[in-house]
Amino acid sequence: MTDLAALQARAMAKSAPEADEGLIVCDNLVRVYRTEGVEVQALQGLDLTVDQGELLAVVGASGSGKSTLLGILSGLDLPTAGRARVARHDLLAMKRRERLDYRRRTVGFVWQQTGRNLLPYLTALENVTLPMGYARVPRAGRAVRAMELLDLLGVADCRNRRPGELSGGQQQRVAIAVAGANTPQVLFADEPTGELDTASGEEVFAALRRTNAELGVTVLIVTHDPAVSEQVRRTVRIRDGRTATEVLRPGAGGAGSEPGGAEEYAVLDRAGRLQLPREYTERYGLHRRVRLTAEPDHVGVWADRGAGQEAASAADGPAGQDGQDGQDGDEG
Ligand SMILES: Nc1ncnc2c1ncn2[C@@H]1O[C@H](COP(=O)(O)OP(=O)(O)OP(=O)(O)O)[C@@H](O)[C@H]1O
Repeated sequence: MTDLAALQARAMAKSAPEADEGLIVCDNLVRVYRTEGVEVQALQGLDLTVDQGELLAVVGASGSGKSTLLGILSGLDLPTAGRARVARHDLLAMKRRERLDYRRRTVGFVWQQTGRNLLPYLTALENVTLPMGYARVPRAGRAVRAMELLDLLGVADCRNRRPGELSGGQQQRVAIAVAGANTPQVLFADEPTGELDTASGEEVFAALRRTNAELGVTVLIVTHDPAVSEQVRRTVRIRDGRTATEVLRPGAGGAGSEPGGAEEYAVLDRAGRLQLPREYTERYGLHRRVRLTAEPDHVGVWADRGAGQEAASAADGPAGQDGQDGQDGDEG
């Protein structure tokens, strides 16, 4: 094999999907908006992997890129660069027809504004059966499936009412039924409890949980609501258009379960890059480069000696002693 062929083969092997790749994979995702000559980098190399069957929350300050990510994953928007795959669909390469099909069958969405989810002149039942028509579900089975969904989500009694005759929480639960009508693989929810009081928010979150647990739908919720983000097993925090940290709560998950033992993790991308939280880099004076030490069971991350001494004298803290400002990574 020539050198060039060997390089190409290596590049192909690198870009080929791995066997154990998740249901959602974002690799170095970039989205730049250009308006009137001004560029905004909404996503700046975001990495995210979500496994089939997960229920996770995505959090982050306003403007961090959450809605941009959701727009891309739901097939409404196109990234500028990077890689995004959902259920084997390459979101950058999809043609118009595949994109339409993807949006009708593979994914479902629930938006914050209740009015955006439901058609006001249709009843709850009609709203749920409507998308089944787009996906050519046989007419005979539509109403039965819709009733099953409304029943599962606790709004069967609302079937003959129009959205204007429902509370905000009931509207959102009907919206989840609409999103689940064509048995999608993933359901995206953007601030689904944002406009609701605490009790209604809890009911809507319980409905999303049920959709995940009983229908096996992978659920990704963008939220500012701690009642949601602190009750799921995995919360991904986005900062400045990148995945910053993840919090895992092994104890959380089932209805009524106690979330316990929350642990914060840094995200390691597919190229092995690690982004340290800003509070660590500031606390230990980590700038420009760090020294790594391979320990038997972890990797040590140390400030560069020269830079460390400057930081140590500036910080005058215990971590700066002997220029050995350090922090231990938790990679094994
Ligand atoms: N259509 C657009 N044109 C130009 N800039 C945009 C557009 N949409 C979003 N942005 C910018 O991209 C950045 C990320 O916005 P995005 O809406 O994704 O953030 P967010 O985390 O969802 O915020 P919020 O929590 O307030 O909804 C922001 O700086 C925003 O101003």
